[in-house]
Formats: sequence, structure tokens, C-alpha cells
Amino acid sequence: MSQAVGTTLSLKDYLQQQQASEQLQSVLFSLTEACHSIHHALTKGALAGVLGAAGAENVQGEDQKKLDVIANDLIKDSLGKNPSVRGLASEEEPEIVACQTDGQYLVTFDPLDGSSNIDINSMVGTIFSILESRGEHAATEQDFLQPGRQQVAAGYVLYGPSTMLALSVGNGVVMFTLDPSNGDYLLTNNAVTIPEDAKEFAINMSNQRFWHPAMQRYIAELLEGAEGPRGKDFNMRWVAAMVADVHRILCRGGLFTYPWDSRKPDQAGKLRLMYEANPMGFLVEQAGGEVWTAAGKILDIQPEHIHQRVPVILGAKNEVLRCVEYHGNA
Ligand SMILES: O=P(O)(O)OC[C@H]1O[C@](O)(COP(=O)(O)O)[C@@H](O)[C@@H]1O
Ligand SMILES: [Mg+2]
Ligand SMILES: [Mg+2]
Repeated sequence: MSQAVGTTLSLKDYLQQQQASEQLQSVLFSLTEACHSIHHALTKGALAGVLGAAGAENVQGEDQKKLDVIANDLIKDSLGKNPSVRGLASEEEPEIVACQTDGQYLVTFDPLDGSSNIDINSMVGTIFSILESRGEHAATEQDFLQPGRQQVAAGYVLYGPSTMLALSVGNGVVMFTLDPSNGDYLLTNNAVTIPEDAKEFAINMSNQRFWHPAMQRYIAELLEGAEGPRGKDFNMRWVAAMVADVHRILCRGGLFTYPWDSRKPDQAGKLRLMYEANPMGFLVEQAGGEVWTAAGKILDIQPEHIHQRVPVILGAKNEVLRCVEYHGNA
């Protein structure tokens, strides 16, 4: 649950309080400045001619929206100019992009998450993860292949009725609200925690027939509500933007899953390990939640390639562990 605070503590003040290095601060400012520009592009929408398809596919065979490309370019340009950035990897880029050979940080990002929501004027976001890079050499893909537990910071910017930044530098989770008039991010929630129990879940129910039997059983029991084995009613939500579904869980608890399904049996899951599952996993664990694939903890996965996909079960501890237990792995 998030705790609202009436404060004018800026992102800069917060990072100084946290004793974040100057370099890490500058990487976060590059990201959040780009997100301020994305906020403006989204706000103008059709008036700026930014809606609709870009007419191309990304490396994962998904149709790109114009705003996927615009958001990617804004973040890439901003990080590319930063002397502390060794390299970046984006959901929308086929390969990693090497930046400064002596930069200290690697950044992975999903420039626009939930992009199918763009054309219905609904919530989208930017998700990012920051890793350290040692030595002095041009960034390679191998440098990025670090388990999520090694992230030094992760977060997202949610473009909703207000634009909000959720951030962890490894010491809990906090939220800031963007003042669009000047680009300041001001602290508005200073202690985000996810309760261990839940009465709300998020899953795309239309895929039910393709799920593993253990997931079928877990969700069926939730749907039986007070009359079933769980003895209580559960509510369901699905925004179709992970960033918004996870934001809700950080604000009021619950479970989120995009599980493995048999539509593409060789594909581990839909969501991307390095651009979605790891950064969101870092936030959720920092807020006291659990983050699993059903077979193990996501933050312990040794990535094999930057565009790797994973099944995701995250949120309220007791719900996630019960779901994993049904898969025989808790
Ligand atoms: O449309 P579906 O199958 O429910 O998938 C929704 C999921 O896909 C995603 O939109 C994937 O993200 P992108 O928009 O970055 O490709 C998640 O944010 C969301 O949880
Ligand atoms: Mg995404
Ligand atoms: Mg995306």
C-alpha cells in the first residue's frame, strides 16, 4: 500500500538523501527528463500526429506503434549523451547500443509498455532497469546478462491522469508525481508496501484454456469466491499494461500474473525478463512482495539473451506462494 505524503521533496533531494552516486543520479535524470518529453508527446496525442502504427515490426515480431518509436528515440538520445552510460538495451532495438566506454552504468528499458492502449487513450508507461558495468571497454551483450538481483535501481514512469515515477534504489520503493509545468518529480508516496494477503488479481482471462493445469486450478478457486475453498470473494482487474497493473498492486495490493501458456509452447512467456519482469520484480520485492516464474524467483534467473521472455507471477506474498505451490515448486 502506498502512503501519501504532503511534501515537496524533489527526486534530486531524495537521491541525495539516499546517498546515490552523482553518476547514478545523472542516469536517473536523463531517464526522467526523457519521460517528461514522452509525457508531452502522449498528452498532445492526435494533435501531434503521434498515434497509430509505425508500419514496422520490432525484433520480437510485434507491430510497432509510432509512440513506441518516439519514446525509444527520446530515451536513447537522452541516455546516449550521458557520460555515465556504458550502454543501453531496449525492447525496441534489435541489439544493445554501446555508449561511453568508461560509463559506469548499463540501462535496459521498455520505452512504452502497454502500447496497445495508446490508440484508446488509456494508460501506458516506461519501465527501466539500471545495472553496473565494471572495467573500461565498449559494452557488449554479455555485460547486460546479469541476474535481476544485481540491479542498482529500477522503476517506471506511469502516464495516467497524472504522470508518476515509482523508484527503488535498493532501499524500499517511493513514488513521485511529475509537475508537467517544470519537469519536477515531487515525492508523493514515501513507503510503498504490498500486504501479504490479497483479494484482487490480474490475469488475461481470455487465455484460460491455454494455461498450465496448476494455474487453471489456482484461478478457478479464486473465481469460486466465498463458496469455494478460499472462503472469500476476489475482485479482478486487467489494464493490459503491466506498468498500470503493477502500479495498482503497489498502491493497493493484489496478485498479477502473465503465465506460460500453450499458444506458443516454445515461448517461455509473453513478458520480457530484462525490460519488464526484472525491473518490476525489483520494485515488488523491495515493497515486500514475491516475484516468481512458477519454477523459481525471477530475480535469480541468469539471463541468456537480452530479449528473453519469462512467465511472471508477482505481488502479495501469500497468494504468489500458494500459486507457486500448486505448480509443485514453493
Ligand atoms: O494483450 P495481452 O495479451 O493481455 O498482454 C498484455 C501485456 O502485454 C504488454 O502490453 C506487453 O508490453 P508492450 O506493450 O511493451 O509490448 C504488458 O504490458 C501487458 O501486461
Ligand atoms: Mg511492455
Ligand atoms: Mg513496449
